[in-house]
Amino acid sequence: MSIKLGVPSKGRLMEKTFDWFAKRGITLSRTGSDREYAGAVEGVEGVDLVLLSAGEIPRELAAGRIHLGVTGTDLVHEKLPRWEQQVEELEPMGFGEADLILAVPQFWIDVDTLEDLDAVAAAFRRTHGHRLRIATKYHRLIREFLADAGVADYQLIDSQGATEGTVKNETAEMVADITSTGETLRANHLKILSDGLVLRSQATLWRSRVAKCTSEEKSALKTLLAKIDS
Ligand SMILES: Nc1ncnc2c1ncn2[C@@H]1O[C@H](COP(=O)(O)OP(=O)(O)OP(=O)(O)O)[C@@H](O)[C@H]1O
Ligand SMILES: O=P(O)(O)OC[C@H]1O[C@H](OP(=O)(O)OP(=O)(O)O)[C@H](O)[C@@H]1O
Repeated sequence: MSIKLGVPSKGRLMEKTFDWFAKRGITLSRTGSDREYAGAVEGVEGVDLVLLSAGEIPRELAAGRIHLGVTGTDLVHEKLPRWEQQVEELEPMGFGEADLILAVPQFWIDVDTLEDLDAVAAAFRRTHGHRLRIATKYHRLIREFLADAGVADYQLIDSQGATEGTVKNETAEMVADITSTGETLRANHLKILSDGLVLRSQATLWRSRVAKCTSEEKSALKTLLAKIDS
């Protein structure tokens, strides 16, 4: 049997993950047709490549179905309760850097901080008869952050993509999403609350704390990690 290394199967993280491993003498590649999710590892024995959605890698690590995985800090913190008990952070990889933030419409000129938001949220509920809606896919992280900040009069609206568009579409009053260059926020007339940074994220190599290893697999894992460290 082999060690299973889970990496994002597409998108912005896949190529950079391949480059990161290549710099460390390990060649990861997709094999088969463009559409086939099969991969190969060269440069170290006894390691299988598993191509997965970035969002599913935390769950696969926590279930012990993969030994190592590459995905963003945001996705691990969001998807795994008490993540430290389930996975170990091995190496921040220096790409996929993005901030999870809270943003409100630019025309809310009196709202710059969480304290302002708290006041507006209470007034919003009185005026509209329902709670202010925040569109996000980061439900756990946003609930925790707002509870710590003492903001309670809101509801989360699930948005799995194009989140910044929900304000214009009037399905939410504000958003909690990842930003990198800030272009998407600007284009959608949104501004970040001055104390609205929830989490700084980047692509990271994680090790499962629960995946079982035979002695052969343990030695493959050791060789792989030594190669990465050198
Ligand atoms: N604009 C961005 N710049 C840099 N990193 C980003 C950006 N947007 C998202 N990311 C990061 O990329 C990772 C994957 O993002 P996302 O959840 O959008 O998955 P995806 O690329 O759509 O793939 P999948 O839908 O298959 O999971 C996350 O860790 C996220 O923080
Ligand atoms: O700050 P920026 O550089 O503009 O990047 C931020 C955007 O990137 C991500 O979206 P993605 O491209 O993954 O599309 P999605 O909204 O459909 O998930 C994120 O959800 C933001 O919308």
